[in-house]
Amino acid sequence: MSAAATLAPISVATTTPAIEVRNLRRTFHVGGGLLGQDREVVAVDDVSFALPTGGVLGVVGESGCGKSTLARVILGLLPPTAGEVLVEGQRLSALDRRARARLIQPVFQDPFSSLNPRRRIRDIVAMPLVAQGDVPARQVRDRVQEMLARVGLSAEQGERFPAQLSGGQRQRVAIARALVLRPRIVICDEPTSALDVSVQAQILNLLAELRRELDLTLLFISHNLAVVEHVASEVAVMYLGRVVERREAEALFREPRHPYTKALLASVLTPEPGLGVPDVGLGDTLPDPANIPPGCRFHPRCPVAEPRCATETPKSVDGAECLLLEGSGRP
Ligand SMILES: Nc1ncnc2c1ncn2[C@@H]1O[C@H](COP(=O)(O)OP(=O)(O)OP(=O)(O)O)[C@@H](O)[C@H]1O
Repeated sequence: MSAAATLAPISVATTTPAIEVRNLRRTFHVGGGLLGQDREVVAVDDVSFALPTGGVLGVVGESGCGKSTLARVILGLLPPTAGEVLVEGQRLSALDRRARARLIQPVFQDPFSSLNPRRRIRDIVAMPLVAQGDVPARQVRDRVQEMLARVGLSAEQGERFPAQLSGGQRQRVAIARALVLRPRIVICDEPTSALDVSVQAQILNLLAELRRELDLTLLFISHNLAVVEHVASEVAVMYLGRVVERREAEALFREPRHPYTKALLASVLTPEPGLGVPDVGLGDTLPDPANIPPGCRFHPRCPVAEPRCATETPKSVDGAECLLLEGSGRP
């Protein structure tokens, strides 16, 4: 991943954050509990942050910690159970679908399943423009050609169908479609995870270039910390629905504060090839999100937990939620 471009944070021209989430919570009701009763899965639990314009927030954590749910709520694809999302200072819930699409767009993991196999590439890229309902056909054609060129695809490739392109080319199509409305914010949910390793760096470089050229703000979800280290200006570490550490990327990777972040970073040093998800070296899998431990939710797996961690709820100290940081400053 060393070939991937670095996204240096750019200066912030405005004080209104590109994305602000306030006390966001999203739960799901699922069956299958003891005696078949309803269980409440807490996927996102009281998450708040503000991402400045031009920033790149990397969101990391084990599978099931709530990354995709957070992305879907910020995109307006799922309503929050509580809390709110502001995009460039406007309440997401007050914007209609077309206005949202002009501000914020997704790039998902698997371009094959997100591209309609029966449509030509140029029509797929045109869709968001056409859905606006008021863009003249000539402008649609020109903008599609411009976007295809910008992501490195030819006009001839625009005439093809998704199955006639490689995985990397399909992800370029997904990026062109996300950018054709010139949104200010792009939410990338594991945008390189379905790609061959050799292609991943090309797509990361492309996203880095486009972010600089178009002054985009990115929320970048990945289980791959090496990817996040290259792209993010800030990192949020999620554990069982909560952001347990959020700090400037360089500082977090150099000196992680939360014991969970330390475990995640240590897992990068002992990768399991082909597994696709980090083994965080904590022995067992993520606890049940329908039965979140009391006190610090990480305490049952924490290598440095003390008895009080089972009962007291940690507050954030310098960007990390750990009771042991509240006293000494070091866990
Ligand atoms: N539609 C749903 N119905 C019920 N539970 C859900 C739903 N979507 C997500 N969940 C649950 O919410 C929790 C968070 O899931 P989410 O997909 O957001 O995590 P994630 O960190 O993105 O995981 P992954 O990296 O595997 O995609 C999980 O326990 C998941 O099973």
